[in-house]
Amino acid sequence: MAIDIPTFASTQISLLAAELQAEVDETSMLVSLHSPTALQRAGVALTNLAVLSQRTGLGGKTVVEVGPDGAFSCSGDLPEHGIRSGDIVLLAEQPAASGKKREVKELERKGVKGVVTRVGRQGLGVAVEEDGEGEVVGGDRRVWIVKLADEVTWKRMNGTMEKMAKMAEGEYSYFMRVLFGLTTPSPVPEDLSKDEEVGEGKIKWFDTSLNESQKDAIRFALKSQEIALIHGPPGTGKTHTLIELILQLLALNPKSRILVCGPSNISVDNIVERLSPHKIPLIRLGHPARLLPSVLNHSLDVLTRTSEAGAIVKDVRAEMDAKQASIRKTRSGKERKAIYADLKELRKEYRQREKKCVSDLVAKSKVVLATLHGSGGYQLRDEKFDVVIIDEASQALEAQCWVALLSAKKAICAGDHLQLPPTIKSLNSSSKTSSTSGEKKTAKTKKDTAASSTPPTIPKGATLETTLFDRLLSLHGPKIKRMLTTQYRMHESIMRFPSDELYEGKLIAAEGVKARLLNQLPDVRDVDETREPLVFIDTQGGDFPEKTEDEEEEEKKKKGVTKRSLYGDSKRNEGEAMLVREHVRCLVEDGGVRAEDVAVVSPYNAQLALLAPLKEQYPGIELGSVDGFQGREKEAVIVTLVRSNSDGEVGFLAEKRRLNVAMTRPKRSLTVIGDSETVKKGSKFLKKWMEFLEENADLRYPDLASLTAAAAAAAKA
Ligand SMILES: Nc1ncnc2c1ncn2[C@@H]1O[C@H](COP(=O)(O)OP(=O)(O)OP(=O)(O)O)[C@@H](O)[C@H]1O
Repeated sequence: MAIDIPTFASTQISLLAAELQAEVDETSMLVSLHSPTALQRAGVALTNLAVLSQRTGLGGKTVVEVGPDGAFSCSGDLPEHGIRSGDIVLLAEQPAASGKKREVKELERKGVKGVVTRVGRQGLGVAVEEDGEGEVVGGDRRVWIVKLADEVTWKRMNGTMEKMAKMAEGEYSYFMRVLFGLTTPSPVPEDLSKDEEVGEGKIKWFDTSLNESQKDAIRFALKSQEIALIHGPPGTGKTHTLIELILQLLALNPKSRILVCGPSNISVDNIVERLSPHKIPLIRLGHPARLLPSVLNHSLDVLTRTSEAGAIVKDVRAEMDAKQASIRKTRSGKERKAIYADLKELRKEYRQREKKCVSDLVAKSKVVLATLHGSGGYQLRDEKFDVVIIDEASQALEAQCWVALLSAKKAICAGDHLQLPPTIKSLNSSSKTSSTSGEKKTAKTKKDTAASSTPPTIPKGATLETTLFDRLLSLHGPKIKRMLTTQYRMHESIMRFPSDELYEGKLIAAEGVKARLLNQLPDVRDVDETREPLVFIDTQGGDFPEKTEDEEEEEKKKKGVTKRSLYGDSKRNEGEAMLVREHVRCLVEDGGVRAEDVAVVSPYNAQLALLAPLKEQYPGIELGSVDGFQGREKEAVIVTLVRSNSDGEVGFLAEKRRLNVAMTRPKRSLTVIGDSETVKKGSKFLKKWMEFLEENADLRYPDLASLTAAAAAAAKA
């Protein structure tokens, strides 16, 4: 159904506002209820830091480097934490770990906001906002950082939607009209193999190993006039295909200019890395400290330093760096103030010179790469592109896509709408059980958030979870899409169920992977656990019940132990955790599988918290939420489903796309641990999956008594 563009944009504005509010509320709740240490454990803070240095980054911003305070770390390494580059954080003097309630606003007054630009083992960098930079970074105070809601990204999306809401009809490009169903896409012939331009023999493939479905998708994307979707199920080589596509677009029309985007820095860097050996003029926008080292040579920042055009910027930068360095040397407030005033002037000058240099560099590049929201920066203002390519489009908010798409005449989006959409925190999200962060909240806070933050203008059923990919598919149907069908990751038995149930049975396991087992890896021994691609440990019978952390805290309280729980009503299952530990032991100790080749994945954070000690026991092993593991792969994956109750409550598991991600991460071995009785009651899909496992997996029925005895013996040993 066609959509009126202003209505679409204003709905998005309301949804985005609700989302931002939910994010702000979540941070406030966490910060006000928990100590800095507990927040660090929850992955939203990093404590006991010292300011190590500061320097000038791109845009003249000050980058503050922080690392562990010597008094708290012997190794000099940061502890386990959940801060990632790109996160918006508050850098502030660390409050005492008193029971006193803290308000985010109060913390904000005491600190300075910034973007994490680099995360290393021994420290990280934060590009701070100008206004308050003198406040925290001077002196030798102990500091901490706390994750905040991402208002920068939100502003870009909001700005784009406001622009679209105000556009007059005459301003809509043909491309926009197609994407909103105001007109139909120009037809593309079904079979392109004999086409004059892109048919067999006409295209000279750069990569001759491409499979037929990849070639077909490329021909289709080249021929489409306005929109093409490349549907890439797990491991089918989406990025591989996009690289060839970019090369072909340039071969077909050497004058074309292409913008390539993805929702995350890593998705973009992945493409830069694979594109750079082909020696085409390309540029990567984005803060260099956030980029992979291997792509730095293409980053705008490095080019502004090294290219000819960059020479004019250099001297101002040197002067700024010198000033920055002098701040730390002075203890006089007056002198510091004077230095900040000088810096402000220099920054202005720097920006002007940089702008000129940047626009020269961008103009020379055939391919420009940036994150979706990065494409909304000043560097690309007024730039137009013949084609905008979006990788991982099914994981991006639609408003985020439009930041890039407004400069396009044609779009090619790659993604898989049958894996998880972007994480949404506001209640308006369509599926009640879908977001990991939502999982952390109690029902009460969810309701509170909705009452205080959801503006009344959101039409029923509208949700940020509907991605551009989803919307275009339901608008124009499969004729705008091509699916990649050969997968290069999973053993055939692991692939079978997702292929049959989600991908119309069309997936084919590539010859090299279809029979790969753990026992064929170097140094791996042939034992039960390394011989089977698919294992199901069925905990049915009620011996392995789930619990919430709150319930366990309640029990402890009765015994006189009090502690506030961070995971609230997130579920965990001690019995399943025991089975996970035992399975990991068998894989690593008996089988000789490297711990770094093993991952334990669960939809429930409380379960992961319970299993965290495994990381010390088996360094290198990865524990992750299903949502966090999307896009990743491992030789062996253990999935612990957690739910086991007499009511058949499955919560989170009801989301097909989450299960799809969980079951498609392994290459050679998938072990599922769960209570088939409970899980079967959850949905038709879950019932089918359980039946499939019962029929096709190596089935095991654990015995709690002997398991407990074995665990006790292992602990003793
Ligand atoms: N035609 C091909 N021949 C051989 N190997 C291939 C081919 N296409 C892709 N691959 C391999 O498959 C793997 C997955 O490719 P790629 O990383 O491009 O996939 P993706 O679809 O982007 O990944 P994901 O499933 O994580 O989204 C890579 O190791 C790649 O080298």
